[in-house]
Amino acid sequence: MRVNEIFYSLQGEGYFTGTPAVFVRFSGCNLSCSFCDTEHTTFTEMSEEDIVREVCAYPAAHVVITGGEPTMQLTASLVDRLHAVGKYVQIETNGTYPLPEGCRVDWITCSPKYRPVVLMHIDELKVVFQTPEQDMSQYDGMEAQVYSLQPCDVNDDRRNAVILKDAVEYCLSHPKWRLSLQTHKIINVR
Ligand SMILES: C[S@@+](CC[C@H](N)C(=O)[O-])C[C@H]1O[C@@H](n2cnc3c(N)ncnc32)[C@H](O)[C@@H]1O
Ligand SMILES: Nc1nc2[nH]cc(C(=O)O)c2c(=O)[nH]1
Ligand code: SF4
Ligand SMILES: [Mg+2]
Repeated sequence: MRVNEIFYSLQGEGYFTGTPAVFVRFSGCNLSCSFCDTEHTTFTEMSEEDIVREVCAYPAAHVVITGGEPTMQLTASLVDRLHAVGKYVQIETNGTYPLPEGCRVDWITCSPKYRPVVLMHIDELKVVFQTPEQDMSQYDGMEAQVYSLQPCDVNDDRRNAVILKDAVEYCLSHPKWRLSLQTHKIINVR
């Protein structure tokens, strides 16, 4: 498997914000979002056993599989191996690929982009909020337990402040949505 990085931090985003977690970032993506905040092209080849061994070097039970787009490489057997050592597996995905047959991820966070979502079931819908003009009605038919609105980080403090204010206003007037801050950037951890 092509692994960009494995690191230990706090889940910075969404429903599990603040939870200590081991991040497995797979390399490569089928999309190239203009705002993407992640370098995911470099990689080390690792076996499933290598990945589980490195994950187990950290004390947390929570594992976040991300990327890049992790569904391009994820296997049911990697998830089974993580479960076998007692881990809880969350995935961060753009939703454009199905999960592999028989893959029993514990929590699916889907952050749709400019391509249709093909997943039949998700736990959390995490929308990147850029402007009040964006079409939010496209998510009306998507069922989830949690609806998270995440202000887009555009690396311009004044613009970020406007996006944040607009996102807060959107949540207040559409209370199905809750604000998801990228808290790792605020507290300066990975
Ligand atoms: C780097 S992506 C990797 C997983 C997957 N490819 C996806 O897009 O969901 C991880 C999360 O970061 C979010 N994200 C990426 N760039 C962002 C930015 N500039 N501001 C806010 N969220 C961002 C994505 O929407 C996604 O929820
Ligand atoms: N701390 C921290 N939390 C995160 N939650 C999702 C992330 C991601 O890049 O998928 C991420 C990340 O890169 N760092
Ligand atoms: S889908 Fe995710 S990883 Fe891929 S470019 Fe977009 S934000 Fe980045
Ligand atoms: Mg990130």
